Amino acid sequence: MFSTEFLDLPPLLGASGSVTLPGSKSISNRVLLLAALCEGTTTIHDLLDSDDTRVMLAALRTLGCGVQENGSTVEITGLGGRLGTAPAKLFMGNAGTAMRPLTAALAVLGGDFELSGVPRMHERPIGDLVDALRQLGCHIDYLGQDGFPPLRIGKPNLKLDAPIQVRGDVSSQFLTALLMALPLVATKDIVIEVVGELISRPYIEITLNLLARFGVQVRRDGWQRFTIPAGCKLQSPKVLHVEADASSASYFIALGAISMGVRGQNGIKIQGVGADSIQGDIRFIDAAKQMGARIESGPNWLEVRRAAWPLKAIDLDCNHIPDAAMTLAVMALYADGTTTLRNIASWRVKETDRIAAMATELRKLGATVVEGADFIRVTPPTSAQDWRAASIHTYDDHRIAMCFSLAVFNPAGLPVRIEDPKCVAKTFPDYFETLFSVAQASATHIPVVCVDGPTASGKGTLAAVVAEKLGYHFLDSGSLYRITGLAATRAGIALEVANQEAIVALLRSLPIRFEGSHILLDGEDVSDAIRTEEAGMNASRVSAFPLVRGALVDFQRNFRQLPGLVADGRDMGTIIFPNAPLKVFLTASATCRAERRYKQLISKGIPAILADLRADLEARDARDSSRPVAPLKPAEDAQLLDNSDLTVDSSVEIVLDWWQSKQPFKSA
Ligand SMILES: O=C(O)C1=C[C@@H](OP(=O)(O)O)[C@@H](O)[C@H](O)C1
Ligand SMILES: C=C(OP(=O)(O)O)C(=O)O
Repeated sequence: MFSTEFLDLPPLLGASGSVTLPGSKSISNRVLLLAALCEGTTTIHDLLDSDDTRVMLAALRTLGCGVQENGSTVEITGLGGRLGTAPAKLFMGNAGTAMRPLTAALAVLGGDFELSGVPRMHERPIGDLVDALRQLGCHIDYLGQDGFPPLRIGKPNLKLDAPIQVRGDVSSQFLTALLMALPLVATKDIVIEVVGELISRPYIEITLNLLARFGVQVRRDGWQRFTIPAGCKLQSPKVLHVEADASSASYFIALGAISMGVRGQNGIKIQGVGADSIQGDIRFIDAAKQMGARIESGPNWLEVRRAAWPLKAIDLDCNHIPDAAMTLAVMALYADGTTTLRNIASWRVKETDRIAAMATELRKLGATVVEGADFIRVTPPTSAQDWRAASIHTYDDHRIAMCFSLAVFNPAGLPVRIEDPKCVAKTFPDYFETLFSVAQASATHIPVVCVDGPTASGKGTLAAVVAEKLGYHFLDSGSLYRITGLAATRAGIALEVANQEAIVALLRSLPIRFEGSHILLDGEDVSDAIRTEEAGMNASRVSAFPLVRGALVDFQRNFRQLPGLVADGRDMGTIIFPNAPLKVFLTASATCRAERRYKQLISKGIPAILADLRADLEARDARDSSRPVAPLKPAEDAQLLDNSDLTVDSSVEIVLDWWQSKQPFKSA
């Protein structure tokens, strides 16, 4: 997951390949709750692991359920419809699928519970559900504003005779919550009547489908009247598989519809969900086809290709696919006219006011957008020149972050900045990694920040922090020379220019892997072994051999991967990435560098003499800057940074400011 302040996505050329998507949020949280409410143990395979399921699991643990996690398989040992007597405070984050159904289940079972969430959850309505539960004799108080969480739940005095009425036009989750909770107390038939037009109906179908898997057959009369049969009982199906999330699939379906194939492959294959999914959001494929995608499907898979281009503008009632429809609004940027998405009033009460948010962000990209109480109308930028590079505000809404990533195919070749990318953790923590696994950009568009400089200038530290802040890959090129020196020495090859061919042959066979800050040589962690003073001197020697440098060029260039790279070394800006958009040449006085090195060694318990260190540094500087091949010198277009009197944080800030000044994003 990218936990950076923002993530800059370079313009993409195309995408192809196969993705396996995480489990459905709607299925995961329903199945978790149903398993928790019934007797016995339920093994759930391919459960979604995200913020929304984590809050549900934490609540179930607090309530006394057995929870055994084993990768994506989770075993729930249910409460058998009985709750402990201890008061409990449950935090539901921003998960509607946890907040609403748990409220209903706890309210009918009774106890002393407080349910709260993030500030936005306290703005998301729950009054219609509370009203329905109060008709049943449940005891629920609002702890903040009437109609909204947080809530306190007490002991009910259940009255099951009269039908209960629930409004269906704000969220279908209220009806879902009642349908899942009422089997716990159905000593007689319980009738639920829906007042007003029921929205998001396919989600009710998921609920009914899963209730049936747990042994409860709800009778229904259209979308108006639902009967929980007397004497029904939730029974564990023992084992369940969660399909991949159809709403998450929408981003990859759109990706297939928008992007050209690359690497001789065509299309995006999506594993884990097929056209026969029980999730209503799978109907997104019909909308995508209408816009021009070619889609094939089989058991648990979809394959999507671009067919019509530009995409075709559509006018669609999206009430049945409220979540996936946001993806259509971004696809509309590539359409041949104006797209209208209707009947989406519920967007206004979700993670954010999604109609307003989509309108604001689409306009930043150059689109013309009209919004109404329950619709959005998107007209794409007229021509490539009308597209704008935008910093997309994401409003802590995972879907805004995910769908706007698709703007990277803009014909103007502009990058897109996604603010607060970690908001995808609500349902798809590895969304961007998954996108990058199938996306391709031209190498020149993948940004590289080069940090070159003499030994002990602090370039490794600076580069690693900058990489972390930008969410970019990190290449410590010096370590490659260190590894080469170490491996050659271990193989008994003297580090002399006459042996450079042997050293290159050895280098080609070296199994080197970077794992975070660890460097593995043939599986052995050599991170410490290559950091000794001796290893540093050996690195300096082999780095002067032209054949060795040549062999390492391609190896280093291959680190230029999406979304970007920060590379530290001595010739990153001059030789390896001459077209890098930002090159920093980092220096510090010899005295200052010798002191830093001295402190470093002493703190590790390694004895050192300051004067000797300084002499070694100066000797190494002289050798590095006078070698005939790739001597150490700033690239012509490098920014010079002397950090003798700067902290690491202030150096990082300076480099990030330089980086920022090169970006085209306008955030307002
Ligand atoms: O029941 C569900 O799993 C959901 C129902 C929908 O909400 P509304 O019924 O509020 O539209 C949907 O937007 C949400 O992401 C999940
Ligand atoms: C509306 C959404 O979430 P929730 O389940 O919290 O309602 C969503 O995932 O788009």
